[in-house]
Amino acid sequence: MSRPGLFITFEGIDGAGKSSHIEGLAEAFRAQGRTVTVTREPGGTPLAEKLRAMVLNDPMDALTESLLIFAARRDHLCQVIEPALARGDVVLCDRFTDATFAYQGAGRGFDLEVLSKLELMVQTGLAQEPGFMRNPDLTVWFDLAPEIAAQRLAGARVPDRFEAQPVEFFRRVAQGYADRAATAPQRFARLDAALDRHRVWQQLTSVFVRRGWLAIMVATQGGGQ
Ligand SMILES: Nc1ncnc2c1ncn2[C@@H]1O[C@H](COP(=O)(O)OP(=O)(O)O)[C@@H](O)[C@H]1O
Ligand SMILES: Cc1cn([C@H]2C[C@H](O)[C@@H](COP(=O)(O)OP(=O)(O)O)O2)c(=O)[nH]c1=O
Repeated sequence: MSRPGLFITFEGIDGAGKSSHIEGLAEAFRAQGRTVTVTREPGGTPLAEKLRAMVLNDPMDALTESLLIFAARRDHLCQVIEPALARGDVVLCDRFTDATFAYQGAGRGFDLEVLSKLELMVQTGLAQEPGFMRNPDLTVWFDLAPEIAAQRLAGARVPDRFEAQPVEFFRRVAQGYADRAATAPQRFARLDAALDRHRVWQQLTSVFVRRGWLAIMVATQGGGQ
């Protein structure tokens, strides 16, 4: 019996804890017989990974940055996301367009109307039905105060161009996510990412159980701090 694909994205400010849970969720889906594609943005294809390296390392103006991110997204949609969804995979994608609205839009102050136009252009013309716009079926939003995220990241890894931004930048990004969630409340599931890893995992799995996408509460993940 073939099942429809599921497109799930993970969002939040840097250090909110997304990466700590995506692979665990992939395992939970695999344990229930689903084929899972785990991917990320910017990136997910050889071309998009080259664009990612530029975006994360080279200073550039906000329009250039947005164009590169959306170019990477188009390649990723065409090469990876759409084929995986057509096969019936569960696609778990670490960040997608909400990040562009939060980082380039709210964080850098770039024009949201231009971003909306790029979003429409890049996310249509992919599937069979004319006018269909690809959007996530669900976006898990790891909501965390920027001060806590900064503490978690301090010393944890070498910061990229965004992670090196001051806490004030992340306050704007966090507000950008909140604004975006308010425009599509049925698509967003907000997690309280300030809780310990085990409780975040419990919140995460219960979102999927409630939707009938995972059959049972899956055993604990992560554990320590
Ligand atoms: N619930 C949590 N409580 C405390 N620390 C956490 C928690 N989740 C993740 N961390 C730690 O915080 C840092 C950032 O987590 P990570 O999953 O890489 O975040 P993101 O992918 O959202 O940037 C890592 O050092 C990780 O071990
Ligand atoms: C997808 C996307 C990411 N970004 C930024 C957010 C992150 O700082 C960075 C990379 O995201 P991420 O892969 O989450 O970084 P890491 O794995 O190191 O936590 O790119 C944007 O600015 N706009 C976007 O549209």
